[in-house]
Amino acid sequence: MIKIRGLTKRYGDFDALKGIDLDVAPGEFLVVLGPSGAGKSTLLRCINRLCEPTQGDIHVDGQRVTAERASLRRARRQVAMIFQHYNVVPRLSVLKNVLTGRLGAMPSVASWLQVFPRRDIEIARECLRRVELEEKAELRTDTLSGGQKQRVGIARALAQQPKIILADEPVASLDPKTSRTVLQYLKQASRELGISVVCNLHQIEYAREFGERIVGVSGGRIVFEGGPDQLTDEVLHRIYPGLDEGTAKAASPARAAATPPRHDFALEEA
Ligand SMILES: Nc1ncnc2c1ncn2[C@@H]1O[C@H](COP(=O)(O)OP(=O)(O)OP(=O)(O)O)[C@@H](O)[C@H]1O
Repeated sequence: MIKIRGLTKRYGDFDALKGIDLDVAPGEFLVVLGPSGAGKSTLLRCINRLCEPTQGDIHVDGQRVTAERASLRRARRQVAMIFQHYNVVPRLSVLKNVLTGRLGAMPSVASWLQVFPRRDIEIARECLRRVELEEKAELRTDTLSGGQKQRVGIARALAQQPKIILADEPVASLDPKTSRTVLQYLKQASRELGISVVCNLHQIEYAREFGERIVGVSGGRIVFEGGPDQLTDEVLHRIYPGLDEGTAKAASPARAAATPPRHDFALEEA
């Protein structure tokens, strides 16, 4: 579904991404794990060209994504995004926020006038049902909690009927219980609808719990690729250079449940 080859992103003389090769399968839930500044957001933003790669090729659903208008339009229809700070419009209703996910599929006149065809409203309501917020459809979005706003963010992404969802630290602003609920909604939708998800996370525990495959990024390179059960102490040290022994042990599978975290990027506070 996504094929990335030799992706490099340079800011001035700083290489944020250094030759990334990565494949994402249809329907796969891939977690990208790594410390702050590793290049996770840059990687996601290069996939839908919010950020222009310096070098390398990205294919989405078999088509090369380029800066050319038609290519960008096609890619952006297929790729939806979920943001850390939700990016909802506070004064709009929940339903209207979800309907903005339909704008790319609508004729321009209808989208300028914000006149939504009945079919689009049905799609938006169905997406709200998936995140169990249908009864909040008519409320202003600023009356919702953080977790509910992120569920609106998920519904809006689903309303786009994408093949891929890129989620950039979607639970970084939420408490642990809400984070798990939000990730469960996202994973369930991915599974039921066959949508590939690339989800940037800071928390090792969530990566292990939700990732079907995990990619560890450090210093702009992929330093690990494997299943959640392969996330050993040695691998954690590779992803988080300088990680202290106690935290690595706390995050290792056998001890994760029993040992409290010491870094916010390592484990949630229970
Ligand atoms: N527009 C920019 N101009 C210059 N440097 C940038 C720009 N955007 C990102 N960077 C740098 O590129 C590197 C990677 O940033 P990126 O945001 O991708 O990291 P990240 O892994 O997502 O970090 P975090 O988890 O803190 O969001 C960082 O060193 C960052 O300072």
